[in-house]
Amino acid sequence: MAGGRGRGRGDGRNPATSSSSSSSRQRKARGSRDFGPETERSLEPQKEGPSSSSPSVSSKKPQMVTPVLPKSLDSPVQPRKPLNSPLMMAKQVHPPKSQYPLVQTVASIQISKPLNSSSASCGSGTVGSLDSPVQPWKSLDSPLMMAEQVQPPKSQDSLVQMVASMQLSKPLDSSSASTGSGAVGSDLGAAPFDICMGNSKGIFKLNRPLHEINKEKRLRERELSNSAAPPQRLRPGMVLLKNFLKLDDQVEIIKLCRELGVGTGGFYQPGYREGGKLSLRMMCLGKNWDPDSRSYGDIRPFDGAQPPQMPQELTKFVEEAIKASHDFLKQRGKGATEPSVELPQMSPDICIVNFYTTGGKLGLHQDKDEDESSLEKRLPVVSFSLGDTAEFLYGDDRDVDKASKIKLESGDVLIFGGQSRLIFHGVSGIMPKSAPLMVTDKANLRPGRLNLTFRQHKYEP
Ligand SMILES: O=C(O)CCC(=O)C(=O)O
Ligand SMILES: [Fe+2]
Repeated sequence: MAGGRGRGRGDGRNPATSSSSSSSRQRKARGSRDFGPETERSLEPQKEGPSSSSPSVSSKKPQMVTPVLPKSLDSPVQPRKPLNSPLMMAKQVHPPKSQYPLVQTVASIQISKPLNSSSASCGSGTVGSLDSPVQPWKSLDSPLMMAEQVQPPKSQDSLVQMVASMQLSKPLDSSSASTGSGAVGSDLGAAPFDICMGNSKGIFKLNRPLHEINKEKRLRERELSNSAAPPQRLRPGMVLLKNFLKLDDQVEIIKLCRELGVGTGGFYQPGYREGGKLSLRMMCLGKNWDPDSRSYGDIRPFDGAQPPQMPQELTKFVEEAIKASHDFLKQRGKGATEPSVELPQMSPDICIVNFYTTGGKLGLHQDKDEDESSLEKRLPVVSFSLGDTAEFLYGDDRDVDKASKIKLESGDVLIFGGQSRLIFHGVSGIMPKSAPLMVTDKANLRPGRLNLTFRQHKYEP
């Protein structure tokens, strides 16, 4: 794994603010798809919250306990759904002996609270699970920008308190009645997160008022007229293909991700053993990428699920995008670098699918956990944006102020390889209600943004 090769960033991390254990620190120093000092700082204890005085869980690992639960916690087990995998079912009840003592302990308590409210509005970025206040998104400067703070327990006693507060607190995710996630940390036992609202086939759609339909028509016209936007070479090895994915293709991709996302190995909200959580939902295809160890593997450590295979339909879109960027780079003429040198050809075998609700974001980081053979060849990352528009940052350092900003809209494909393969990049915010109506309407995508980043894990000549 790239992450283990000493490609440490050796920067930005302020040990004074860290609450991680030394082993965790070593892992992070090697970090690769490393979400930056924001993550680290975010693990500082918060003032608010039920166990704000508690030190890091990683400095004193809690043991497995079977606490006596308060009455309110004593409700029946709600297994993760769908329960099509006996393995998953078993893992729910007896989670694997993993590196997550906190997860194991929490899982052993069998959380069974309803995970979400019935509101249809999307408001991720909440810490919900531990009743700490919503962290408003401000900017990438915010120490809490990246991971949402969940206070680690001090001891077994405070762990019980923590679980109790999870039970009693506000819903984990206010975005939907059917939403939940099998997360590392606090929402084990939940139904998988559904990126689409209600019935994704649109069978139960309500009749909409005329003014809404007209607005949609206008927007649709604008969407179609926008589709002529030319590709851009943002820097060597970095190409933005504006509106590359046709609206129908976007709908197809969303539906495909939705299907995969509600099944085994589907969307979950990643977290760290220290308690921080990424403010997005994630699903991996082909291989699992584990945010905690920052490495790829065949199964997800927290529930033993195997990630879905990479669908051929998606591979096809990626190959078309690379071809389009080569065609575009060819126009630069004779003296220019050969397009396939500037942006090496790749055949994706892994993909990280992120769903950002409107409060979602992702700190500046580099993608460098892929196999050395792939990184050495600088095989590109190909990123699809669908749904709401993102403000995307990129630059040479993990420095928000120096980063360039672009908007990634639904249908855009961003490719960074060659000289740009290891750029720092991140998402500073999602623009609410910016998705093409046709896409949200046909796919029933919930408010937010779906992003797929394709990579080739291993280069085999
Ligand atoms: O959402 C995006 O545009 C970027 C995602 C990303 O950087 C990643 O998954 O590594
Ligand atoms: Fe990335």
